[in-house]
Parts: sequence; structure tokens; C-alpha cells
Amino acid sequence: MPPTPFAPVILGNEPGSFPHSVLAERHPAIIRQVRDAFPYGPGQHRALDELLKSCTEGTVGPLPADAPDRALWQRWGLADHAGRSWYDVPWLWSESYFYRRLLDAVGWFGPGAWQGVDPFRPFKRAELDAPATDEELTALDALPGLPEEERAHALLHGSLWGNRADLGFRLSAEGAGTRDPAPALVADDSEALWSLLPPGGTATLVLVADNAGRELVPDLLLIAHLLAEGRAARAVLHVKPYPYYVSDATTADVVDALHRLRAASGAAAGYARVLWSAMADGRLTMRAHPFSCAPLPYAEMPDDLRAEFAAATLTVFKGDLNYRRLVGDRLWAPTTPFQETTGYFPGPVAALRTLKSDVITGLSAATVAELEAAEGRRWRTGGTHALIQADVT
Ligand SMILES: O=P(O)(O)OC[C@H]1O[C@](O)(CO)[C@@H](O)[C@@H]1O
Repeated sequence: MPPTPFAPVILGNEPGSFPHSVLAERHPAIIRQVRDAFPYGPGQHRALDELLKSCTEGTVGPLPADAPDRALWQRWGLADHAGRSWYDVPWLWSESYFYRRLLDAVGWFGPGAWQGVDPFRPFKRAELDAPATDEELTALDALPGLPEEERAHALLHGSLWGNRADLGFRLSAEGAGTRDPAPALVADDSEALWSLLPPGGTATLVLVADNAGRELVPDLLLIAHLLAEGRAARAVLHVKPYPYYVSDATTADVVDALHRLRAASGAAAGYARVLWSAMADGRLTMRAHPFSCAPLPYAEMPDDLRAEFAAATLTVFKGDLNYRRLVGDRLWAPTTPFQETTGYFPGPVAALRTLKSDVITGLSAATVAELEAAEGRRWRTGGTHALIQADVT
């Protein structure tokens, strides 16, 4: 076996760093926004106050004694991290635990009247209902006349750039895009990806979703195209079992997105019909595995999930957080081959991601030099660059 490459795990304890700003500024802002969005009672306000104090100045505390997932979290690192500063434990862990505690504070896990009320729903709904979503759905009407390969390319890129909450259907150069051209991809293994999904094949595609709203809609459109054109015989959409990282997609968000598509006119409604019937006959299924919200890299996934990914023709991970979990939330040298960091993965795997955190692998030295000369470190976190990477060996 080749030696496992090493890179330091990212922590949030360096003032001035991006991870530190997420813990020190973004998390308090999220608490403020959630508090403003709901008519919570005194108990919830008190719990939010306590969380705010704990996550900014305090230490990681235990889960409530009756939490249904207490044993799971103990195994996922709570036993080791309890009592330590939120800044000194792995950043991925700290962020995940923040969302878990936020749900406790607002009563998501119940019992009680607030059980199952998603504290991020107003933000997700607003995005789905925005006029920009209408524009993006209308843009689909340009697709039906195009050759299949061009439609597949446009929808793959729509799903990729949807991670920036921007469908941006970028048709090939001669296509009818009205937006500014997308910045060049920093890595593009799309040929390898397509090689596993030929038209008329028998592929099983697993798509590990990221955000709801304007990312999930183009993800669903891509799945609809793959099923309709026989590039996938079956698709499995992995969503989160509970609200997470503000906008991550849950089952309820998929239902909302499908309703949004079904209510649209033109080509969008046609895609909705494909999806609706694929769900009815079992060609499209959903999974909400507990590990989807785990504070751990996928290298530590449980056996049942490993078996599921092993059986797929291709697993596609969407978005920044899933990328961090796929390759490991570490400060890799950017030229570390992607395939070296995903060597543990049990089947062919691809990532569609816009760059929103420091983690990066698989770039050429020339690309890194170019990005750094132009932008310093900003290209890593600004969400203006994207990649399609694949390990299909
Ligand atoms: O929605 P995405 O693409 O997973 O991005 C979520 C991102 O939010 C951050 O955690 C910051 O909160 C990123 O670094 C992270 O990976």
C-alpha cells in the first residue's frame, strides 16, 4: 500500500484565519438570525443565550442526558472533546456540534410543540421563492433543442455552480448564456465522470446533496436528465437527517424543491414529471443517513454506508463541506493528488464544488501559482472558483 499522505487537521484557533472567523463571527450571527426569524419563547431564548456564550467563550459541553443520539456523538468525538475550547478541537467537529446544539436550543428534537420545526426554513424558502429562481427555471427552456451532450454538460455545470447558489446554466461557447462567463474551473475531470455514465447504460448514481433551494433544484434537474436519457438507470439522493450548516438539504427541502419545479411552466415542469414518476417507481430514492451529519471525514464512515457507496457506479459529492469530509479537513499541499486523498473510498467518486474553504487537492503547480499571483489566498474561500474532480480507478 502507498504511504498515507499527511497534512495537519484544520483547527479554528488561529485569529485572523477563515475558520476562526466562522466560529467567532458567523456562528453568533447565525444565532441572531434564527432568533429573529421565529417567535421563540423564553426557554428557547435562554438556551440560545447559553449556546452563544458557550461557543464563543466557553468549552464544549455534553448533550442532554435524553438526547437520542448521545451515544453516537460520544463515539463521534464528544467523549474526547468535552471540556475543551470550541476553538481547539477540529474545526469540522466544532462547526457540526454547533449546529447540533442549535437544534437542541430551539427544540427540534422535542418533545414539545417545536419538535421538527426547521430553524433555517424561512431562509431556504425565501431562496426557493426568489424571482431569480424563476429566471433560472425559465432558462431551461433553451435546452430541449440542443444535442444530448450539450444538455448534459449544461446541467452538470448548473449543478456545480448551483453550489454558489447560482444555477447559471452555462451552455457551451456557442450557447445562449446571458450571464458573465464562469471563471475557469481549477480542475476538470468531467470526461472521466461522463465515462461512467454513458447513455443507455445501467449505472447507479449516488448523489450526496449539499444545499437546499437554488443548489438542490439544479441537482434534481441533473438527476432528471440522467434518468431520462438512460445515463443512470437508478439514482439515490443522500440528504441530511436534520437541519445542518443553515442551508443543507433535508427530505422536506427535496419535497419543497419538487413542488417548486412542478408548479413551474415549460421545460422545468417536464423535469418535475420525470422526477415524480422516478420516485414513484423506485428509480429515484432518498437516504437520510445519520453519518451525513457526522463531524467526521468520510474515511471514518460506517460499514453500511461503505457498502452502499461500493455498490454504486459513481458517487458524486456536492459542495464545499462534503469535499472537506471526502478528502479530509486538512491543509493539504494543493498539488496533492485528489486520488491520493480518496484512495480509501470504496468505489468511483467525484466532487462538484465551488471553493469556500482552505481545503484543496489535485491542482497543478501552474494553476496554484496563477491563482496565488492573482488573488493571494482568497481564491480558496471566495466561492468564485470551482472544480470537478474524479477518482474512477
Ligand atoms: O454549502 P457548502 O458548499 O457545503 O459550504 C459550506 C461552507 O460553510 C463553511 O463551513 C463556513 O461556514 C465552509 O467552509 C463550508 O465548507
